[in-house]
Amino acid sequence: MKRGFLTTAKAKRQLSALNPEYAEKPTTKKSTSLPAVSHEEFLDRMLEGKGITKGTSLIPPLNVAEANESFTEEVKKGAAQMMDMMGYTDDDFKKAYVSAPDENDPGAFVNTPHEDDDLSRHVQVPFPGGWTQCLISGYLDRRLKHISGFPRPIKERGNKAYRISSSPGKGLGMFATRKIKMGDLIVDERPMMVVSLSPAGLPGVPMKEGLTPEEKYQYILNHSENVMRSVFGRMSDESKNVFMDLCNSHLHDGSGPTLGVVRTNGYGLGDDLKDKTKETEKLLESTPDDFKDKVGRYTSVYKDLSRVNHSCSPNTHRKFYMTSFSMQLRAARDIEEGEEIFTTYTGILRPAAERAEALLPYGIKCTCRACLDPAKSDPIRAAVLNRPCVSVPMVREAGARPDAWIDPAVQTLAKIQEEGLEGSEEYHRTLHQLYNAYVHQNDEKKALMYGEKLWVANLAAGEKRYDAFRKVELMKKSPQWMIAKMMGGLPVLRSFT
Ligand SMILES: C[S@@+](CC[C@H](N)C(=O)[O-])C[C@H]1O[C@@H](n2cnc3c(N)ncnc32)[C@H](O)[C@@H]1O
Repeated sequence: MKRGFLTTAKAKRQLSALNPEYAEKPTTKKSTSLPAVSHEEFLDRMLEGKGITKGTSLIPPLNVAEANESFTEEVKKGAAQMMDMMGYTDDDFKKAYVSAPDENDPGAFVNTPHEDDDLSRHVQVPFPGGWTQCLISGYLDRRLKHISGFPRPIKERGNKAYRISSSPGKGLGMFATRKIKMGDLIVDERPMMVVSLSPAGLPGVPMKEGLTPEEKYQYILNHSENVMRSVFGRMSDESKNVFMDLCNSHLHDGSGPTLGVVRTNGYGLGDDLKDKTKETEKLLESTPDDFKDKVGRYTSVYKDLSRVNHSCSPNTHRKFYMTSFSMQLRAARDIEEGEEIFTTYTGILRPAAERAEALLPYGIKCTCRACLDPAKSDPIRAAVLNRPCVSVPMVREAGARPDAWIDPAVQTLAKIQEEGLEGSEEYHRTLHQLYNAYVHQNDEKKALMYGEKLWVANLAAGEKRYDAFRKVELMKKSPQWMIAKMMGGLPVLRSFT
């Protein structure tokens, strides 16, 4: 494949629809999950000026670069004395970082390349009532087989919370049949099909010489259709009917009927399922830059989840779990009975014009509030994306509230809620920032208020949850709380991202 071809604007537009999630990567910020540290380690980090929690940077309390060893020793000694006085132990630190059990932990897997690790292996993942038909690499096949009890049971809901019915102007859609609270599971579903996201990752595209870019594009589409067809052919008759009944917004662009359904309905799978083989490395070398993020990745098609329409202010999060081989959809905020349930097909913090471009291949001309009034919405979304970190001031302004330095984070949260961006990562990150900042402020009430929200927001987004978010006795054993207590109001230059 020639490098220039896939980088044309048209090809980019068309191929990015294989999965919009990977067409755009919103700025990735550091994870805010808390590491387990001992108080020794904690103090060492503090003195080195390194972060205590990922995402919480610690600016040296004084100019540590210039601080001499005796200063370091003095602080350590003082801190140890203070900890003794307060009755803090290593055990307290460990307890402060107890997290909710992770039933989705797939366990460690060391990838040793195998001779027979091909890129395209037909695999059926069986589950009660059917199979997922997959075309995956030998590596991923081994990765899945390595998971104990694979596939682990999905979370069944006795009382179904949704129906699929008509959504004016959007075809079918998913609607809440009762009130759904933020964090609640709406559906946990296994895909009908899992296939490679990368056009170059499709097995052996023997490109003919002398074709025009358009002919090459059509050639790849035909080839992809044949590959998808080979996976489709392995489905039960019932699944074939359900699959072919799904929406197809690629009827007139040269995609075949099977590829069209995959391109319209496929949800990209996360980093867990990314191939890490020698073959993928080789493929990366020959793939144009714009498509490198698709190499080794997969897309998945569902009976019900593929009926969820797009919104630029979605009310859900979706996350694929390798252990159960299923995708969970959870409420990102409270959803009322009868309300439509939305996901997003593109980065919701991008400007309206970019979102419109990404939605074109779906035939979507979005008419949401944000798309209709970008002059108002774009600056809010940009401010959320580039939200500030908050720093403890060295000198407090006369008359200022002690927690005035946290206001920028409170304002970001207000913007997120006003614009309906609870489905973005910035929501739980901002809550984490606020939780950390108020813990540092030794403000028990506000820290717990944000901690409780963070607990639920992390549940919704499938992020790790720590007991210290909602248990005051554990929160008070955290390094942030302790350091603020230790410094007793003295200026400690710390910033929270
Ligand atoms: C994955 S399907 C979603 C379910 C689909 N509505 C159906 O009837 O099966 C994606 C297609 O739904 C339609 N769609 C989704 N979100 C939309 C929106 N916000 N506005 C208009 N059409 C939308 C488009 O036709 C798009 O290609």
